[in-house]
Amino acid sequence: MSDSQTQSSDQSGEERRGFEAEVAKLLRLMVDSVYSEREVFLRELISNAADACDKLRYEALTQPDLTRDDPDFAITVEVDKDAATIRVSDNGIGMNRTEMREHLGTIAKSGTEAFAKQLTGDAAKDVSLIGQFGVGFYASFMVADRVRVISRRAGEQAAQEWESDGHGDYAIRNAERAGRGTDVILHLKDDAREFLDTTKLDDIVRTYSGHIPVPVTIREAGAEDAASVSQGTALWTRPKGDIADEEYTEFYRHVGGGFDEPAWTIHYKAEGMIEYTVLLFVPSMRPMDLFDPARKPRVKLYVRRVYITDDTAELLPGWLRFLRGVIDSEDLPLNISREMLQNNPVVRRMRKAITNKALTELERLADKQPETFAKIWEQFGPVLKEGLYEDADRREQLLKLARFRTTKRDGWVSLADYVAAMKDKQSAIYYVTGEDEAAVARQPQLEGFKARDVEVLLLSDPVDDFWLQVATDFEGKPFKSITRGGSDLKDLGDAPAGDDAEPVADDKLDALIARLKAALGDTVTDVRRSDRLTETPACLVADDAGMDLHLERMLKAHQQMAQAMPKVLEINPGHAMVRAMAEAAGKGDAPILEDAAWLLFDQARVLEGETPDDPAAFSRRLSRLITQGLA
Ligand SMILES: Nc1ncnc2c1ncn2[C@@H]1O[C@H](COP(=O)(O)OP(=O)(O)OP(=O)(O)O)[C@@H](O)[C@H]1O
Repeated sequence: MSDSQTQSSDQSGEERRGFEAEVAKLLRLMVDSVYSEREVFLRELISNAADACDKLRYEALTQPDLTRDDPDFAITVEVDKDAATIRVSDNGIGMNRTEMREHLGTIAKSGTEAFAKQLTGDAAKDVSLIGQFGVGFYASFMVADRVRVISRRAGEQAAQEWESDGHGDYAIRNAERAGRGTDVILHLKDDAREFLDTTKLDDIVRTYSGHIPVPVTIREAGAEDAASVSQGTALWTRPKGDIADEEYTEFYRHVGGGFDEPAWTIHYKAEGMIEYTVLLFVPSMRPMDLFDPARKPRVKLYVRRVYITDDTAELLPGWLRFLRGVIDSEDLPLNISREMLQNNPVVRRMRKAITNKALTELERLADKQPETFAKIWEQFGPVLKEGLYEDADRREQLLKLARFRTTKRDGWVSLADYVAAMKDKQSAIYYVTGEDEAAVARQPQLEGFKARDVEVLLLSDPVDDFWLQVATDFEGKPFKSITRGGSDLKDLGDAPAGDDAEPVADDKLDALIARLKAALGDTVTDVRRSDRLTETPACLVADDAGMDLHLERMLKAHQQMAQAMPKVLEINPGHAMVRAMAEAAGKGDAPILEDAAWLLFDQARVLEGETPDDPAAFSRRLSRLITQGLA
């Protein structure tokens, strides 16, 4: 909390507090912004009002007294042209003093926090971020130079008023309110008087908030009649054919907190033993919390139109957590507590059925609209691939859905496509993993595969190393890392030589290998001839039984492994350096050969993105060889 708080002891109970630093930063942007779509302030306020109604509806399930005097939820937007104010009122859960401090002076939601962190201070750039993140309640300050919030928590008698001009601090004082709920009163800036026009407000509400599950009316202060803008019919209860794309988009933004267009919508009603309606969206952009360690799905659970919770880890697996939307059950008891979800057999069956449905819908999409599916895969493939690791029952289905970058084709390639294009004698699905696409594509171990026109999957998501530990094959074709074990490349034909010269003869190569083994000792488990290389003199590979190189690097980086295991050094008999070394080895015990052996090994490490084990020795050897070469 801020240290700028002052508290008065008089009847007003007034306290002043400074905004949290991040909020202050955000507010400066709001106050000065020239954001062209500032009308979104109304969407944010109505969205908050609807959430407040949903929350109270849930609390009233166990405490019916909370809503007995005023059972029908409603949101009203009232315009006062003389005072130049807009008042957004709801009879939802309301806020007490503590909640006001917590929610209206700090940053409540992670998206807004991420937004505040990205602010650069360059107004033009920052303003363009508003649309991407949404800033909730604080959006009010785009159109108002003074904002008041009068609120009374359901079940409590005291009301209080929060007030701020958006500069530095806010005040909270005692107030009166006839019943529970919240009024947000915006004193409009001079340049925002256009929003006093009820027709315009009507338009905005229809565009952005027509399908929240609470009715909204608009009226002028003092006027008798009020225009009802939305009936509060929950969108998901309407037949699919009657819903326009824009309506889905608008609802997605309310329910999912995103500001993009949904990339794909799944809307259906399950009937039979258990009944429920599902309206799920695949976002087109990655939600901010996608890679949070908690990996929580953020779908909203309703029971017969009553909002229950968005803590829905029970309803969807973590690897579908990118989905946003609503699941509305007809069978669950209304008083189901969040804890009870955990062991509920209906919930378990819903989870299974909804997961299956989501997968079959994605399969259908991949088949019928491959481009749309590719965009989804681009964003959420790394999350879906977690399912390959976690969900053995759906592994096969997910493998069919998975798409990969490869050495031979642009765009995304399915395993079925890969297998169809395999070489005659090729028996395995080859892959290589690494930190990022560029690092993967420059692995020297790829050379022999490229030279023989053998396709290799290029994998660069951290999850790849893990699912490959458990997924052994696709349709009987084993997955095989090109940086582990023997390469079997000989079976797939000869590679064109790296240059015109003949490769080193076998006996000479054997002599060199013996020298290298002697020089490198326990640092390597073996030295052998490579089929994998055409341009690089040497590379490292893991033993058949060993851990794949990239996985080992990752585990080491995360302190899961103290020390790297020794590797096999493979050398390229067609490379000039190896030829020269074989010549030197043939001429007897040239001391230079010891230096060259270590440099060959250190080069291979560098190509793996590692540093030489002993940089000082590396530098001495390199200097000696360069000096000799130049002499
Ligand atoms: N009308 C309201 N009634 C009750 N509480 C409210 C109301 N408006 C805002 N709040 C409280 O203030 C908090 C902050 O609101 P804000 O709009 O900044 O973020 P948010 O609503 O949490 O995020 P989002 O807008 O994505 O739902 C809310 O979480 C809620 O607790």
